Amino acid sequence: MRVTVTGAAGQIAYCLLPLLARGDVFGYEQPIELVLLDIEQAQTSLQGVAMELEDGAYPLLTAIHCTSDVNKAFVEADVAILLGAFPRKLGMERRDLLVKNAAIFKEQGEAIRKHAKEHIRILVVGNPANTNAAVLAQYASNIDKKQITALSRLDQNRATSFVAKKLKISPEEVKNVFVWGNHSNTQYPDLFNGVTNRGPLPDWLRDEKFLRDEFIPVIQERGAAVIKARKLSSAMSAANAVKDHLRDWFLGTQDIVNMVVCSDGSYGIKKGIFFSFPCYCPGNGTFEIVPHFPWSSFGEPWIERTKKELYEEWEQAFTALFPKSSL
Ligand SMILES: NC(=O)C1=CN([C@@H]2O[C@H](COP(=O)(O)OP(=O)(O)OC[C@H]3O[C@@H](n4cnc5c(N)ncnc54)[C@H](O)[C@@H]3O)[C@@H](O)[C@H]2O)C=CC1
Ligand SMILES: O=C(O)CCC(=O)C(=O)O
Repeated sequence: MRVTVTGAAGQIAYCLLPLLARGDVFGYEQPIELVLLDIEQAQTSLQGVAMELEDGAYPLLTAIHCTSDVNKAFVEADVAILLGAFPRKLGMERRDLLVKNAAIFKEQGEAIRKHAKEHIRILVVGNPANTNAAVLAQYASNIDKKQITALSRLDQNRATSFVAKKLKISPEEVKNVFVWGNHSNTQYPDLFNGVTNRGPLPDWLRDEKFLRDEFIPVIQERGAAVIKARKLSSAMSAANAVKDHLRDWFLGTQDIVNMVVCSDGSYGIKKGIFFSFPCYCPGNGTFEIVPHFPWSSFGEPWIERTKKELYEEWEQAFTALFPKSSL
């Protein structure tokens, strides 16, 4: 299996690459070859990462290739994990970030269309993840949209862990806590469908004041809280969530898991918008959006807000990619 990782000299990659090499993601019987893409200025650092991977003497890791050439990176790729993105710099507006990254994901989408295997499976992590995935899908136009996903599993893991800690139980016992919409601070973390293997969540966890004042803002702002504390964004937990997302997508799970996927119109979300939905993964790189989880009247305005943000992001990216003068 040939796995391309972009942004491979970055901090999420540093936590993720050993998990891939050990077999934690694609299984302990699956040999993999890694193709590591980063920009030219990061090549020395990337060589160091490759040396450390070699020094791990991982039996499943058959080859490591480093490159800064996007057209070489995706040749014959079976899986692409897209971590590389332009970071938000001081003074940059959200829109500037969106436009900068739209250009990167356009280029990578085109390279995937030209060079990757047709059955490739793609996970977008670089922010703004939902809209980057939508841009990529436009340009990787020969790839079925159901082969392109983005990461919201970190948000689901954060919300699940929050509930487990409150109830003093293991996160494994908490199911169906979902995070809907955009991977941004408009996401809607939802406890109305949550259960434990002892039964429904207690009423106090669905109290509207508690949800509004504590649970929802803590989950929405968790990434910012980690940045404030570490002076760096989440990397260990992000790599762990990438592992969970890919393992479940490839090897299957009985749990209902959050994935950002292309809307087919489910839940009234416009077709083509990449939205975090609850998904069922039977295995082999397939998923189905699970259609029947209610939002409750409490959830509706939150969903409207995240949906509106995603529609606006798509408008902005689309306008930048296809300015009126070029149409
Ligand atoms: N969806 C999610 O849940 C999460 C998303 N993220 C996002 O993931 C991304 C990566 O995070 P980190 O590893 O912490 O960042 P980082 O800044 O440590 O690494 C990013 C790497 O990408 C590289 N890069 C930049 N442009 C590139 C291009 N065009 N092609 C290839 N590589 C390129 C950089 O040189 C750098 O080595 C960021 O956009 C971050 O905001 C982070 C945490 C969670
Ligand atoms: O919050 C950010 O801007 C970067 C990291 C991230 O997406 C997260 O921790 O959820």
